[in-house]
Amino acid sequence: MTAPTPFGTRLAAAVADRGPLCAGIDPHAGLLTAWGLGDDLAGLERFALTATEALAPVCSVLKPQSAFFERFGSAGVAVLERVIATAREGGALVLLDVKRGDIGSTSQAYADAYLDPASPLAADAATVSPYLGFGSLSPFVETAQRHGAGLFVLALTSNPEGPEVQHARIAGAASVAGRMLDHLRALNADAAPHGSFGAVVGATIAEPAAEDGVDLDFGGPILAPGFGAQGGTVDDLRRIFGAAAARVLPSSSREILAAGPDPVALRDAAVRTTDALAGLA
Ligand SMILES: O=c1ccn([C@@H]2O[C@H](COP(=O)(O)O)[C@@H](O)[C@H]2O)c(=O)[nH]1
Repeated sequence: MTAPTPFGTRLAAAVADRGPLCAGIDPHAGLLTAWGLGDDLAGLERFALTATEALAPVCSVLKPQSAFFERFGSAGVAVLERVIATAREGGALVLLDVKRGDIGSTSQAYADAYLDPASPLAADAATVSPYLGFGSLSPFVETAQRHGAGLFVLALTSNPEGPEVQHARIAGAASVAGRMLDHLRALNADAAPHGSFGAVVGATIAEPAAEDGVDLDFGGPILAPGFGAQGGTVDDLRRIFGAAAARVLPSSSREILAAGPDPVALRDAAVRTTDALAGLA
């Protein structure tokens, strides 16, 4: 059996072809209302599939936010399965934003659910939380390696509460976030053009400081949520990421989705955002 093409390689090709924008599929109750839909299963289905069909052909990555689907129970998760399939049919890679992390044996079950192609929820990559210790993510790492999938590990998140944990100092004087990037650097070693093990670093943070042991040169992609509705701008991306900007996927959900429900307007919003990102790297 031939080895699957690693996520990092597939992502680099998609970004070269379509640009770095990661469009979020976040069916907020407020957006359903703004689109003239009910905050119910039918509204979820119409919203999520309209957005996915419109955006998948023009974005390198779509990022469905699992929470907004889980809100409707198993029927909502079935819509998420259709979103994943539809996004792939449209040519986008799918990054499932689930931020999972647990003890190793449970992490294995999550990894099987989100990264094994045999699962109806399988995506190209998933977000994971390392705050039960980076080693607890080993089942995710091994499952991703086996199936050519990717991971995005929470490092410096876009929310204002993150620094309490992520800037804390640990042995060796690095910050917790810096240590997470060190683990990712080891996983990505020797991968070209970059590895499959990414970090989440918000587009809203203060500059990562070298004295905190935060070195963005860890050889993997960087998901940068907070771009758009949370206030992050293209200038912020340049300020925060500098030489690492070529590996950044700016992620925007509400700002693009607010252009709907017209599929042409949604697509135009994504294309405009991609154009604005053209000079980033
Ligand atoms: O640090 C993080 C990690 C993930 N997110 C997620 O990204 C989107 C952001 O949505 P916007 O509408 O563009 O603000 C959402 O799904 C978050 O859960 C994040 O914001 N910050």
